[in-house]
Amino acid sequence: MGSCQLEGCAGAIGGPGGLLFAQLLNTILSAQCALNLKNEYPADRTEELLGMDDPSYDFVIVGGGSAGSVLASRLTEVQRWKVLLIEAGEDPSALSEIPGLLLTLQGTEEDYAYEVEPQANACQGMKGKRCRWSKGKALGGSSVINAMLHVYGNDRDYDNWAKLGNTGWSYQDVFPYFLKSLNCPPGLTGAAGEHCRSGGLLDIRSYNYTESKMHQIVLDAARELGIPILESLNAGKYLGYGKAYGTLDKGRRVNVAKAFLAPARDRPNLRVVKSARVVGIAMEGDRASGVHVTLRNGRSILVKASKEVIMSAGSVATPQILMLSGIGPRDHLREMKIDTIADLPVGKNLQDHVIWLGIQLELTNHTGEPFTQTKLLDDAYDFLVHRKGEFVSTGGVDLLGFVNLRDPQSLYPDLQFHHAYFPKGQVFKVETIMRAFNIDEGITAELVRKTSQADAIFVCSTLLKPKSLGEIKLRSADPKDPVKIYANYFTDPEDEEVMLKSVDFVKTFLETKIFKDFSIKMRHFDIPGCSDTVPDSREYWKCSLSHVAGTVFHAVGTARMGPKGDPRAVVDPRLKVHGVQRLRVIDASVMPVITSGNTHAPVIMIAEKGSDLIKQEWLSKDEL
Ligand SMILES: Cc1cc2nc3c(=O)[nH]c(=O)nc-3n(C[C@H](O)[C@H](O)[C@H](O)COP(=O)(O)OP(=O)(O)OC[C@H]3O[C@@H](n4cnc5c(N)ncnc54)[C@H](O)[C@@H]3O)c2cc1C
Repeated sequence: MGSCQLEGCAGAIGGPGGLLFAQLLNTILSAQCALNLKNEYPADRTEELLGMDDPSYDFVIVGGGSAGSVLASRLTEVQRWKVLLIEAGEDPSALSEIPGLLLTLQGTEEDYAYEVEPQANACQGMKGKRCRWSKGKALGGSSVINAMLHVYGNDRDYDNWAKLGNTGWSYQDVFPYFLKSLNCPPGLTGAAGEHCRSGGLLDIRSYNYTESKMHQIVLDAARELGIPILESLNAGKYLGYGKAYGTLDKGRRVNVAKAFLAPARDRPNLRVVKSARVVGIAMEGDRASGVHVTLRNGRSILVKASKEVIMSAGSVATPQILMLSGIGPRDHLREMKIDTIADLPVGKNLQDHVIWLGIQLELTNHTGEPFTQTKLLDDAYDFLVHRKGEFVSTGGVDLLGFVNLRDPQSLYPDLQFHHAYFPKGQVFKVETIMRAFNIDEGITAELVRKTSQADAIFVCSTLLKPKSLGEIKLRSADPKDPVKIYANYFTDPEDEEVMLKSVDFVKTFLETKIFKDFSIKMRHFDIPGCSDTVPDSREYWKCSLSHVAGTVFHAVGTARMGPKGDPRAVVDPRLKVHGVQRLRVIDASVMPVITSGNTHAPVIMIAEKGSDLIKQEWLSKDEL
């Protein structure tokens, strides 16, 4: 393009025509610049912090992710409370604004890209035979890189939390906190009934998916099979197929920092430091009195918290910081040469949803326009200038199915299906998803080859209630050392069996009229490590599962909530660390049992409720 402006370019156009084309280029460039929202987020206060002799705040929040952003916003509603939010990342990038490019964010500086410890029966088709766990490193945390799906889970999930002794966490108790954040458009509040509302800080919208007829074909097939089609996946019926809503608006991602911190940016009682890493909690006896922080210039400081330290660094970093500070399993801390302050099962109870990319369908009839490079550029233009088209969507992930294959009588799901559509020739998209899941070169090459032959739908089965538990351990007492993540996928054989059932379930779709009309069939692809198995045999599917199943990025539970006396619990139902004063954990780590759906909405709910718990306690103390 630039070369057209060079002297001597034969095609250079002058006069009004030239002006028009120059204007077009300018429009595209300014549309791209407008994606950058840096000035909308709270400013970085590192310098101010460095200038203070003895920095002290009422509350210090560690981690400005999905939970931390909500907390900082809600706690600074109390004008007399001074709050410091410490975030290891920077403001979200312009790239993160584009829903359709979400999978290109993995492995960038906005992703911690943790490598999970090797495991013999899982992640065998990943580079280095290791699953990679993405986690957002930015103001807004994982909400900056996630797929934006907004799913509550079901009433039984929370009623079960309450049954485990977590008073105040039944569905009835938590439901108002799901609603509190939401700003749904009028049509959606209608469809979802009382399960969505307008007026909150977090925009929830339809994904406005335009790429293919995939949604319609799959939904029609489900209908033919007698599977309920749900208007809303958050509305009281939890088995069926439907389209989810997402945290996006006007064609752009709504990350939690944009939703909750941007409106609070000018509050005089909110201070945010970025590119700052908390390396430990300062303890005075059994009381948390502040945090040790390494700032962007490498300088280490102590920041005091007169009321509370709140850990919101997510399900991997929160247990790491707790253990580095002497709060964790005594044996493990001894091994790491760390003195134990509170002997608690930190890092245990790790739960994740495992997703399987092995079940794929092939469409011999094209369902959309054939894919060309020009279409990709048209899509980019449509997005930049009109904020519409394929880049506004996420390739179909909003099409969800919730089923129970173990117990057909149950009202609750044990599997969730995510879908992704790949038009013939759309190599970029296949390569991107393979990179995002860390799939190795051999499998990627095979799927690229397949993509050049026909359209495809990935029907990605996701295990909702894993029985296998993982664990997070320290690698060393050095905060810079990444933790060891033992995902332990499929260590309970029942998890594998449930996943395998999804093959036969997906095959029932092949018998529907709509699938036959589109000549849809199962697509076999060769997995180098499974070459000694017969296609479509149980051995092949088991092998596929051990190669191309991995995280859907929902790790939770590493600082489990439970009542006093529960040997598995790290925090109590008010989210306070057992046996430690003035320290709470408020993030995905506290879930006692993983929810039956994507975990983002539940984390926001936990932070909304957590803020109220803090307000209830400290506002009454303040009044004394
Ligand atoms: C790629 C991806 C896709 C996903 N897709 C979906 C989806 O579509 N729908 C859904 O419901 N869920 C999804 N999830 C899960 C969901 O986003 C998470 O469950 C949720 O965001 C977790 O929130 P959190 O507050 O616990 O942690 P995070 O949002 O991860 O926040 C933790 C924050 O702490 C900061 N931090 C960490 N260590 C330190 C330190 N030492 N000092 C200071 N700050 C620190 C981090 O930089 C980060 O900002 C996805 C997650 C990922 C990664």
